[in-house]
Amino acid sequence: MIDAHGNVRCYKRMESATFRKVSEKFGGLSNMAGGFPLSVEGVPVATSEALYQACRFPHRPEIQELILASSSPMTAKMKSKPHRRETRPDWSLVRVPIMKWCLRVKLAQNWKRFSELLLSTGDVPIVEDSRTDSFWGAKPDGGDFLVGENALGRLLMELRLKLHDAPEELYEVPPLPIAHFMLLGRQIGVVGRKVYPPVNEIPVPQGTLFG
Ligand SMILES: Nc1nc(O)c(N)c(N[C@@H]2O[C@H](COP(=O)(O)O)[C@@H](O)[C@H]2O)n1
Repeated sequence: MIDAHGNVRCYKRMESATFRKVSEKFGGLSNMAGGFPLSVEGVPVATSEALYQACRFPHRPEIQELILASSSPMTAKMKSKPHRRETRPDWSLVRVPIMKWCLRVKLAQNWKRFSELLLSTGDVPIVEDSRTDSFWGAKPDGGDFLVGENALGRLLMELRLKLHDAPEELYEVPPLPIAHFMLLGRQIGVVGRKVYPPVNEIPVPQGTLFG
């Protein structure tokens, strides 16, 4: 099934790695999944959903702050809703590259967990199974198929391919070459992997029970 732009795809559910709920086997691929914390320009960001929604409002750091303070990814999406009219004007042009960047940040900063999950999908199509959204996901057709643009699934497949072919090129995430790529008033630069010191090298503050 093809729309005017040739973008609508049709996926056989049984032959795809699908996710709707975050509790499902591939649920971690959803932007709504917890357990993949991020840090951009020193700002902690709980989920890729919060990061994506915050990117709508580079000129409104106070809206970004509200989104980033949300207690859940769905709340982050809901917090952005009343402010949608203030979304950056070029959003329809930049939202896919921004989502791609968010997924790369999620991978770079949660390397083991996210790369293993992504590679565990093998080489079958990755599809966000959505009741409502046939742009980021694909909707059930009432039978064996999911139909939609599946933009999120396609970005995840692209990332999976890159992870196979040149993982080292994914360790760092360059900023997008777009105007006003900002978080809380700071220009977003290169985002690196999170590096945790070995446990026995974590400094113990003096004056604690163990000091
Ligand atoms: N409403 C809703 N519920 C879910 O459970 C979802 N997984 C999604 N999809 C995600 O919403 C994001 C797109 O938001 P915009 O509509 O562009 O503001 C994206 O992360 C989808 O994967 N939505």
